Amino acid sequence: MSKTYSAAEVAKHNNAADLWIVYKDGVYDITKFLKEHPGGEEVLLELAGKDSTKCFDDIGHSLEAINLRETYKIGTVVGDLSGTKTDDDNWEYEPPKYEWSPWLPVMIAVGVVVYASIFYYLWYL
Ligand code: HEM
Repeated sequence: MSKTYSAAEVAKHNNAADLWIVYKDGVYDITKFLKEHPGGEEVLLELAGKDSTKCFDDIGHSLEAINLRETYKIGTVVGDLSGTKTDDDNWEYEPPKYEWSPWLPVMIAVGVVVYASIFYYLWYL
């Protein structure tokens, strides 16, 4: 028989070193998977110790991802789940932001100088 946990017990495992999530009534210990998650660590850390059902389904995870998830199942959650629920209406997937490197102007300047030097040597020598 699979092990059962209360929502309060699940909620204690809420950090990168010890990370459980709930999906439907299943409890998943994904501590080891955190760094490997193709969707990044941040989304999982935000849901640590909480219900991830809506987020997981909204992404449209592949069958492979669903099967992988099941390999991390450690039991089921029983009793009052309200402590694990996330505020679904406020949840939104934000793609990672890409910022310009502060070195970009320097790299452009170096590129221009190199290009100008090559042009100068080919033309005048
Ligand atoms: C045990 C739990 C989970 C497993 C095993 C898992 C696994 C995976 C895998 C294998 C992928 C690659 C794409 C695919 O095959 O569908 C993926 C992508 C992703 N996952 Fe998860 N995931 C889990 C939970 C979650 C949760 C709770 C969220 C909540 C937001 C999430 C958000 C994402 C995102 C944003 C991507 C990237 C999608 C993209 O770039 O198109 N994952 N996940």
